[in-house]
Amino acid sequence: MTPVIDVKHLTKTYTTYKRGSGMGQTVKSFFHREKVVVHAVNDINFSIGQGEICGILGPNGAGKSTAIKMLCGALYPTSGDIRVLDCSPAKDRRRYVGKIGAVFGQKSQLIWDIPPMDSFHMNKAIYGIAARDFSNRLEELTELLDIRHVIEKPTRVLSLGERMKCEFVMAMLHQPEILFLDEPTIGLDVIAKVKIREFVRQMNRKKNMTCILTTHDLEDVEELAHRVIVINHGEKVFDDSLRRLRLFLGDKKRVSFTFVESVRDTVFDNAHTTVVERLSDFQLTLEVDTAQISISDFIEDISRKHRFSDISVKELPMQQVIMNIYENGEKNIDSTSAAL
Ligand SMILES: Nc1ncnc2c1ncn2[C@@H]1O[C@H](COP(=O)(O)OP(=O)(O)OP(=O)(O)O)[C@@H](O)[C@H]1O
Repeated sequence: MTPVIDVKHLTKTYTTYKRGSGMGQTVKSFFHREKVVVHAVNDINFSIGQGEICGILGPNGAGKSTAIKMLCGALYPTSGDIRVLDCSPAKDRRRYVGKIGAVFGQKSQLIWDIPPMDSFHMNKAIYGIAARDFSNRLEELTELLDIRHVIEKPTRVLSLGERMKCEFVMAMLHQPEILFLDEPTIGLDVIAKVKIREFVRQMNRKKNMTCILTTHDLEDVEELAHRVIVINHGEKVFDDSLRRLRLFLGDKKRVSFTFVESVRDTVFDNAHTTVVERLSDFQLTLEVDTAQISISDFIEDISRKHRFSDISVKELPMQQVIMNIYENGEKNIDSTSAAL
């Protein structure tokens, strides 16, 4: 796959100065200021192919927003090189902005006091979108996101979900080849999240649009991303498929049972099974190491000993996988992902 994004030794260091509080400290800071250096992104390398959806994950302060801002061209790197669609984002801004779209959950591109429709017209003029293309795309996007009825109302009266959907239209009208999403579903209810994820999936499928997504919502990643890059303390600590990210903790599944009789005194823990949750004397969830026992053998074994009325089998929650990665530190992960 030809890379559309190629990042080499990307580094961003912020330098700020400490200022104490109070009059004395303020006056003192005129003469002497203590320098604070933050290595927000530290020597990161990756490339992303056309049509890929890549999730960037990491704990608070890991450097995700800094990385995405550099990829969008909003921030200059301290060192390293970024090539996106044959452009240097920060240097070739004019050429570059027509090729990309961006939705930042915490920052609006819409103008607060006018309806989104007027902001859309503003983008039509900025990007020089032909009238027919504009109306066709607007029709398609508003239909997909189900927001025809809201685009004429002033932005300030829209709900968060409605506004975010309008942000997507704003970012997509000029048909970008790459879409950058920074926390696009933050604060949204489940229905709006589902709609937005479906929209991104469709744009990716229909238009082969590449998408880079930072999020704290692991469901966004599970639902959308083909690939995951995990950043911690500014460094890349994992870069592979979601499946491999799961394998990091071993090939495990969670099986929840509702038993017909009480299993309060039954011991389920053994070499391949651990009890992870007991909701009642009848309901519990077991974690099964499927590298040691197949899921069908496991269920057969349980059903021979206990009668149950309900069962569900799920993948290991992503939250747990990610927490494990953050806690283990980079060296551990590097060796594990190499071994997978
Ligand atoms: N303009 C700035 N000046 C100084 N330090 C900054 C600036 N912007 C970010 N930082 C610092 O850089 C580090 C990385 O911040 P960044 O916002 O990229 O993290 P993040 O992974 O997006 O975090 P979050 O998930 O909390 O949004 C943090 O320690 C942050 O305090």
